[in-house]
Amino acid sequence: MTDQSQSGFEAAHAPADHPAVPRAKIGVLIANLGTPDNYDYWSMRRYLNEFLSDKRVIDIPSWKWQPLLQLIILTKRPFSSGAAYKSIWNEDQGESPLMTITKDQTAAIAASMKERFGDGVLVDFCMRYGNPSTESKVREMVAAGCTKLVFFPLYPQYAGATTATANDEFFRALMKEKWQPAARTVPAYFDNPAYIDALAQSVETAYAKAEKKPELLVVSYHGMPQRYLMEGDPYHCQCQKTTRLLKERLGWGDTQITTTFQSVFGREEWLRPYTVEEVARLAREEGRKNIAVIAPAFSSDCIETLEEINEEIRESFEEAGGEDFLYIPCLNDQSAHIAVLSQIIEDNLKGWIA
Ligand SMILES: C=CC1=C(C)c2cc3[nH]c(cc4nc(cc5[nH]c(cc1n2)c(C)c5CCC(=O)O)C(CCC(=O)O)=C4C)c(C)c3C=C
Ligand SMILES: [Fe+2]
Ligand SMILES: [Fe+2]
Repeated sequence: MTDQSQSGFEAAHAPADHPAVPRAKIGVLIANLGTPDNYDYWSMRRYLNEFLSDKRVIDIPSWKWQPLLQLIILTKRPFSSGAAYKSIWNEDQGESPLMTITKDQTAAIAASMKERFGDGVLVDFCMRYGNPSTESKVREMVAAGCTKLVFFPLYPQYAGATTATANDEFFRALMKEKWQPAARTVPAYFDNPAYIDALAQSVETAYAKAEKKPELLVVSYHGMPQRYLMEGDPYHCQCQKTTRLLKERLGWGDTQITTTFQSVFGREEWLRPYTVEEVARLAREEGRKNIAVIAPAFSSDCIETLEEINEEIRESFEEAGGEDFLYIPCLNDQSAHIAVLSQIIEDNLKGWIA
């Protein structure tokens, strides 16, 4: 149970005008990337502006980058990205799939934490860009009495452009708190055997259901500029290791699985091979007719999987002569995934709760 003496507040000894002190709790704040509020031009522009102005994402000096971003990219990209979001939008709930799935994951993790620890642990989510903001959720948790916070960026592989910038925003939010809670951040979990096992199970299930067994599994990760790797970002290595562990868990050889990188943005050289080119090459040069694609860097399906992989990359394969393209969904709120994430949280609560 949580330590109730943490606050030092003793109601029986407090003067009548003492501000109310809520019962001490522990907060678990799950963080995802963020997503636009809608797919119209201004919603898209606001979201992309915040995202692409982040120096952890685009590290070009502002004097060079901002004129290009404001005058060229943000006049065009909100239209093309908005159309892509429209094609996958969850119209029933009026939000993007990333938002719906993050809410579902949070609700499932909250239920699992309640089973393990009762009411002493609050679980919620925030976004790095857009809504709900990290600052607003840290404020809410502190106001609800959280004297200890576990912050969990939902990225299996560490990248400066994802994990580190989420943590930066969390620390900035903590800077604004009068009574700052104790804080922990959860590290990347790409080599957690239960995560690898959940990925492997999703491959096995998809293969068992497929009409024709795929000849090759393409493991497609979100890309980043190659320069970031040369400057010390471990993302590329953690992606390569994820594929190796998955291959070993499946008991496969090198000919059954391959690693690629998607979502190239801008003119710089990104991590290679590019998924969109590689699937076309596989069909055209190797005569592959039948492939599966999985995207382990995404903890939930989003524009990059539902639109880019399952529409653009599928088309690239089919136009090059490929026939069967099986997209294997992200782990989303599957029970094996929720069990992995809940166990990671429990491990990061050690010493704070019994
Ligand atoms: C999974 C890890 C991710 C890394 C690494 C990453 C790096 C990165 N991304 C961009 C530019 C864009 N990414 C966009 C969407 C997007 N990116 C991730 C994850 C990673 N990005 C997710 C989960 C999403 C989807 C959000 C959603 O709402 O579904 C976009 C916006 C979409 C678009 O206009 O195409 C851009 C732009 C860069 C430059 C970068 C590396 C430095
Ligand atoms: Fe991205
Ligand atoms: Fe993309």
